[in-house]
Amino acid sequence: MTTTPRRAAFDILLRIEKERSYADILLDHELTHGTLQGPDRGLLTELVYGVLRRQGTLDHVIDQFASQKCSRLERSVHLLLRLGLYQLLYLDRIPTAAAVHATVELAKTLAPRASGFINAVLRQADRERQNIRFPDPVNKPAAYLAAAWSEPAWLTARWLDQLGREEAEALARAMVEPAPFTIRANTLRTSRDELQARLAGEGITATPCRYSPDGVRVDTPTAIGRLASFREGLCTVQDESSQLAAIFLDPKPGERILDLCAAPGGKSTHLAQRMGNSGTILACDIGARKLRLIEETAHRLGITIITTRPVDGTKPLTDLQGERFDRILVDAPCSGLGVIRRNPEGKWWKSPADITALARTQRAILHNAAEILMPGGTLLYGVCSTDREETDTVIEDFLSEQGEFVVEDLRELFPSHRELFTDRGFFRSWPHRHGMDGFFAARLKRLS
Ligand SMILES: C[S@@+](CC[C@H](N)C(=O)[O-])C[C@H]1O[C@@H](n2cnc3c(N)ncnc32)[C@H](O)[C@@H]1O
Repeated sequence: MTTTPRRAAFDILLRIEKERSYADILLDHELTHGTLQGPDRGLLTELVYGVLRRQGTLDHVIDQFASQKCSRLERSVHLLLRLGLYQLLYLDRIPTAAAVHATVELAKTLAPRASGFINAVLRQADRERQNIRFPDPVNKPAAYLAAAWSEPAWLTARWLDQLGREEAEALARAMVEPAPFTIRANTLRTSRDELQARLAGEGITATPCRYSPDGVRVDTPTAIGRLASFREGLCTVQDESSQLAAIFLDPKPGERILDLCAAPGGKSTHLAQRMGNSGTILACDIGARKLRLIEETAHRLGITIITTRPVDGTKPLTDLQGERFDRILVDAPCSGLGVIRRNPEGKWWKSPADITALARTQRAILHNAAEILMPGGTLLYGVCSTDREETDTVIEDFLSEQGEFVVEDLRELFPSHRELFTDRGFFRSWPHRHGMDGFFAARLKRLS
């Protein structure tokens, strides 16, 4: 059946609301199996991600101009208003009249009784766009950031606490922008320079990453899976911050490595690369079905030293007790608050209680991993979150209970990357400071 980009965006946004489905999976399905062609495909992606990113601000504006608050609107009416307003306020290339007309036409099918109301709210928002009011930035900074930069207010309150007013706003601004698209050269098969040249031959402009020696930022929008260089295993997709986990764990050829939360395998395969495909990596994950993804990527990249095993890292690792590891990576399950540019729906689903529950899981996994690390061995704990409760606090609690572990100060080990490290020697990247996803890693050494 044929569709339009706005109708397809509405259907996807509705499923995200109703079923908590992921935007990237739904979009991928629509773009692969649907009928949209040419620029309509780009518009669909823009509408879905744009509305999810700006949802907080859009709702703030709706509350100001509609006779009913968002919380009282029917879901379909609410989504149509978000879609229409997003085009009005953020898509310069769509004329106002077209944005209003297309939304009202869609409403005639999806919410016929409300089409007049939607028309009125959109027209008023357009007339009053210069007069949109926001909470006072000085007296109500968390509410201001939440409304102006579309984040949940509990999250902006945490950012303010951690970063102060000015930086919290810089972070909030960065978090509503699209994330860069970064890939990793498979150094078992090519070098970063050769990969860049190869990409250029495929019409793709790319720039070397600043901090990861294996990273390349792709500047030309592209479906990477269709490129011959990707299919030939010359590269894989991975944000620069994630690439730095393997760099900072720094495994050596011949070593025995455990990656305890490994799926879909971005870091396991990078570790294998850094080891020259020599040694062994045991890649575990609680999601047994996801282990296949690690195996598929390893196969595409020509990696042979990874074996996979389903493991729940929160349970005592009795199966692994006999096997001591030289290095362990704990890339723990987390809130993902560092990657909300990529998965903007996630920020609307999380709560402070979720973070506390995740921190409990993170602690349990870390303690279990510590038991099976060789004396003198190295452990890297990482999360794609910058929130203190999942990062410093987990590590400080761990250190207070595990006397035989010490922090290895990353500032001393990687002085050229100094600006990425905290004054405890941990790695913490920020989108607004470093252009990368928000990520945290602490490197620990077992003394005895
Ligand atoms: C941040 S992701 C790991 C990403 C992976 N390291 C990579 O670079 O591709 C966290 C992983 O932890 C896994 N996980 C969640 N709870 C777990 C548990 N109790 N034990 C082991 N793995 C778990 C999830 O299935 C998820 O794949």
